[in-house]
Amino acid sequence: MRVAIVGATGAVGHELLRVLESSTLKFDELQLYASPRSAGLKLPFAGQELTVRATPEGAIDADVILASAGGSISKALAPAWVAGGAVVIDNSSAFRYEPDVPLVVPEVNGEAALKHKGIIANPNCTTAIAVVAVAPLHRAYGVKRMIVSTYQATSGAGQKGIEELLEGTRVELAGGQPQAQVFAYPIPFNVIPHIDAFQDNGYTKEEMKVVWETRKILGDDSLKIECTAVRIPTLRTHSEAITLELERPATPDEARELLRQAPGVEVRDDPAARLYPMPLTATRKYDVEVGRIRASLVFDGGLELFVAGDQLLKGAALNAVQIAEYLQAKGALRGRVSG
Ligand SMILES: NC(=O)C1=CN([C@@H]2O[C@H](COP(=O)(O)OP(=O)(O)OC[C@H]3O[C@@H](n4cnc5c(N)ncnc54)[C@H](OP(=O)(O)O)[C@@H]3O)[C@@H](O)[C@H]2O)C=CC1
Ligand SMILES: N[C@@H](CC(=O)OP(=O)(O)O)C(=O)O
Repeated sequence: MRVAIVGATGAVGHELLRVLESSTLKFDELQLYASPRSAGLKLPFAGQELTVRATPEGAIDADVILASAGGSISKALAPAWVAGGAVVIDNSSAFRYEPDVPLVVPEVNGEAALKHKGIIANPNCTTAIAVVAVAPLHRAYGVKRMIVSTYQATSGAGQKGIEELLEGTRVELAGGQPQAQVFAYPIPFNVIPHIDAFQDNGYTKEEMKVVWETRKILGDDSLKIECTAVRIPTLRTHSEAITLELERPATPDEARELLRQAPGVEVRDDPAARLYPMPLTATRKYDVEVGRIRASLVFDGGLELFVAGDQLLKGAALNAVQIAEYLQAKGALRGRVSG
């Protein structure tokens, strides 16, 4: 059983290595790939050092490929990887909207992964974090409308996003003028309501991904959803304020109780004790923190909640590895562990 990471040197790739170290996925070999400029680099994994190779143009001799090198690489190379016999779990948005490509969050729709034809898409990070909290409420009470406002960390834009925040903050504190290359404006001490490209309807692509992908994962095209996606000057973990109109009314206590039983969720909700979700506490955590659960003042019987989830983990690396674990547990991976 051979696993490959394509994009091993990136923000998500780095987390894939860490998640695989403690994963239940059984494998004999881990291969690391990135761009030619990283070839020869050594990365630590489980007490060893693995050498990064330049990503080849064609097939990769692996059973599972965790692709994390961006949409254009996935689009160009994933068909060859599948033709070579690998199952591709793709972190990019390249295949998410193709009808025969499952879009999977294992706690929510793991069984969809079993229907793959070689490629399984990992959702957009903001969407993955939201659906972990919203899916149990949708099943129990039927979500009719969902309004999301996000507070997204700079690492959502990859390693370069992290560096732009750190370097810009140093420059600003030294009295200089921070530069913006990754983001539309300097990010230190700012918030920017612009993530990904603006669409004809005035929403950004990041905002529309939340609409398209939540519907696909929950299997409900009738869901009315809108989102405002905002970049904030934090390093990692995306937070979201979510308003839900429900078919059947729910009280905050009922929702809290339900979410306490939900996989992948940590209810962190005791305002009197100043307990609520935050990047400070949710970073490097596998569970998505959910709190500030209260009755909506706008939708009778509806709910208002706040979530914080490490988007490099549940929004990317962790979710991808969980999909592989799910497939292996179901006997749906070709590779066999030797010995
Ligand atoms: N950051 C996040 O929160 C999330 C990211 N994603 C998606 O995951 C993917 C990776 O994102 P992220 O880790 O943030 O990005 P980074 O920019 O941090 O990393 C990109 C990775 O891709 C590699 N790469 C770049 N060009 C090539 C090439 N020509 N051939 C092979 N490898 C190449 C880089 O290698 P090198 O170091 O050699 O340049 C690096 O390993 C993207 O599709 C992104 O949309 C999904 C969910 C969340
Ligand atoms: N949503 C990420 C960007 C990203 O990687 O998204 P996607 O995987 O949908 O391209 C952000 O915070 O910027």
